Order: sequence, then C-alpha cells, then structure tokens
Amino acid sequence: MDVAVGSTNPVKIDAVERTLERFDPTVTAVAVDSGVPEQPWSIDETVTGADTRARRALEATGADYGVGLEGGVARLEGVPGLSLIMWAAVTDGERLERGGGPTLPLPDDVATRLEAGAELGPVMDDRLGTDGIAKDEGAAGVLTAGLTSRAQALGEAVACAFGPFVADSDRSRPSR
Ligand SMILES: O=P(O)(O)OP(=O)(O)OP(=O)(O)OC[C@H]1O[C@@H](n2cnc3c(O)ncnc32)[C@H](O)[C@@H]1O
Ligand SMILES: [Mg+2]
Repeated sequence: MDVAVGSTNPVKIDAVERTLERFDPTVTAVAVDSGVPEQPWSIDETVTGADTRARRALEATGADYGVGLEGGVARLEGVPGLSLIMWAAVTDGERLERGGGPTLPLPDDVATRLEAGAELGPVMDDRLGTDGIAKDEGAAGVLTAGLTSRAQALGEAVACAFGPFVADSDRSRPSR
C-alpha cells in the first residue's frame, strides 16, 4: 500500500507510519502548499488545509492514498481560551474522509502571542528554548508532560480519517 503524505514534517510522517503499521505501508513525504495560512485560525481553515494537502499529495504521486494533516488553533464554543486542534484528511482520488485529533487548551500567554500574529511552533520554541519542537514532541507533548506527543495525537486523526476506507472494505467482503 502506497501512501503519500502532504508534508515533509517528520512528525506527520511518523504519525502515518505508526497508525497504519498493520498495512505495512510505503509512506512518501510530498511538499505541498496547504492553501491556507501557515497558522490556521479556525476549524474551517484547518480542515481545508488537511483536505488540500491530501488531494495534492495524491495528485503528485501515484499512491493509493493521499493523507493531509493540518494543525490549527480555534476558539471553541464551550471551551474557555484558545484551543490547539488538528485534522486529518485521506483520499483515494474518489472519496475523501476526515478525522479530528485531540484538542488541547493553550496557555494564556501562548494565546496572547498567537493573537498578535505569531505561529504556534516558533512561540513554543521561544518559550521552551527549543529549536523545532513542532517536528518533535510538539505542543501536545510539552503541555501534557509527555503523556501524549504530536505524532501520537496526529495519529488519532489519521486513524479516524483512514478507518472508514478499511471498515467499508471489510464489510463488503463476503462472509464465510
Ligand atoms: O511542514 P508542515 O506540514 O506545514 O508542518 P507544521 O509543523 O508547520 O504543521 P502545520 O502547518 O499543520 O501547523 C500549523 C502551525 O501550528 C504549529 N503546530 C501545530 N501543532 C503543533 C504542536 O503540537 N506543537 C508545536 N507547534 C504546532 C506548527 O508549527 C505551525 O506553526
Ligand atoms: Mg506548516
């Protein structure tokens, strides 16, 4: 099974490889334009970024599936403050399925800097004195003391978006 991921961020490749391990996939990283701002600011922008990455990754390769992963921030109804969100999209060229990952409330000081126009990755690096935390454990890892990680969190979104393709083919298999 060939899978093209619309990003060269190793954490996103890791998320796909670890989630789809059962299918022993060949995973290719493809640099694509998400078509949305580098820091998406709503569910809508985040989902659109994931969709576009999935479609463009598939178009750029002859893979069986294109996967798009996008991180964003949003003010969610019923949740105080600013939340970190993440969405995945998977397409086989005919259908496209989506799945959301975990949601984390961001600390107020981080939210204030994002509101001033900054991007989450650099803000987290600046706060922690790290370089490239978004390609490593991520805000998801840091803010949970390692109870999860960006790759694991993104992996849940991949599972939710990829699952329907497998579940449907399982159902269409003749029963013995
Ligand atoms: O190369 P790409 O695929 O663009 O990888 P990225 O890390 O920039 O990922 P996104 O564009 O999907 O994320 C949008 C922004 O949110 C940041 N971000 C999202 N999740 C994060 C996390 O867990 N930790 C740190 N930054 C995160 C990210 O660094 C970007 O500034
Ligand atoms: Mg990005």
